Amino acid sequence: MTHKVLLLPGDGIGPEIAAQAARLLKACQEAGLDIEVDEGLVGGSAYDVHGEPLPAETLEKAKAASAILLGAVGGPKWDKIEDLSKRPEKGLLGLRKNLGLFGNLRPAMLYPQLASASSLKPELVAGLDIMIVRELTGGIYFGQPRGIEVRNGERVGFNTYIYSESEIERIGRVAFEMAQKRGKKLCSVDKANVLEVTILWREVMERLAPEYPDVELSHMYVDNAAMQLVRSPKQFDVVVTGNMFGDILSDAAAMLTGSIGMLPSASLNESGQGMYEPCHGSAPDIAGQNVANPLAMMLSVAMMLRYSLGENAMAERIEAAVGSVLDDGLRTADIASEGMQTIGTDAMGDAVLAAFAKQ
Ligand SMILES: NC(=O)c1ccc[n+]([C@@H]2O[C@H](COP(=O)([O-])OP(=O)(O)OC[C@H]3O[C@@H](n4cnc5c(N)ncnc54)[C@H](O)[C@@H]3O)[C@@H](O)[C@H]2O)c1
Ligand SMILES: CC(C)[C@H](C(=O)O)[C@@H](O)C(=O)O
Ligand SMILES: [Mg+2]
Repeated sequence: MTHKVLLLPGDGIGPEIAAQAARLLKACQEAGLDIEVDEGLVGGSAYDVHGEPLPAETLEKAKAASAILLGAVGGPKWDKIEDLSKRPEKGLLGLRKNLGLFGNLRPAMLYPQLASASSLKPELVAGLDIMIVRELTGGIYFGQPRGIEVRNGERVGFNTYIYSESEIERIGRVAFEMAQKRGKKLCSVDKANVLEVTILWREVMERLAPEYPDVELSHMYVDNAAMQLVRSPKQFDVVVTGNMFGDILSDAAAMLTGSIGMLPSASLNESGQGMYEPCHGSAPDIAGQNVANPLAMMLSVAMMLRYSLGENAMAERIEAAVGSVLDDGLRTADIASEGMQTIGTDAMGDAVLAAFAKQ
């Protein structure tokens, strides 16, 4: 069966890293992968053309695809758009919500070659392999009511942090199952000392635990989790948390691996359809300079092969190609270190493709 893959480059460095992913997809096709690749507009680049960050045409294509690969959206050019619903980020959020992509997997894995690129001491991060499971279609990102309005003569801004038991249960199951396949430890991160919504979160996680007797469940408050992630990150195996805490903790975890430019992600719905994207954003500060690290994007292709297309062997081939490029001492600026060769986005793409061909 031919799988449909939709590539959405987006904004900023999005098109630069998506170009490397497109070349990698082509190499996969040449190696026998049965896919059809289409492209679409999302984010600010879609707004510029259609006046919408998620045009109907893009959403239709996304619904029909087996998997979506997204670069990144957003940038200062669009930050002044007053109508929040037209901002680039809404394009991304709209895709997640419309496709029901509630299960966000954000692995923070350190390539041993990058131990010295991490801002932590090498011994703290050597062998690091954490999987953050972030709820992606609920919580404070989507809760109603929300808005900015005048109350008692001044403006107030408000959002609603809400989760239903069923939303907590389904992300909990993803996390418990993930822990079963990995180190069998699950840490649920909440703020149950203050917020009712996360008291319920904790209760539901506890209720699920007996169904997964081989998994050791623990709980941690989010402030402590942030501290523990930089104090002793290897204590974690799988971490499950809500939308906003997951957003923040996954950026922190990313840096442990040397650079946010290394971290891929998968966002899955109940039927296994997925969207794959780097955890980082559109990096406007370096856009257009051919210096962005394309590896998170290229590793997102590997995650797509594994989680949506069932092509584990080819996924491993990509990951091994990335490893071999790092072995060769090639680095983009964000992961550069002494004695290594600093190269640009395109050259990193070239190197991964050459290594992929040799695997
Ligand atoms: N998934 C997404 O599309 C996504 C995610 C996060 C932020 N954003 C958007 O991106 C824009 C910029 O946000 P930000 O600056 O807070 O976060 P960012 O992740 O874009 O950038 C943070 C820092 O990391 C660097 N960086 C990010 N990716 C890199 C890469 N591949 N290689 C080298 N360096 C890299 C940037 O240069 C910057 O210094 C905003 O509009 C934001 O809303 C989009
Ligand atoms: C751009 C933004 C909407 C998005 C989020 O907050 O989820 C990003 O930060 C991410 O981590 O994917
Ligand atoms: Mg984020």
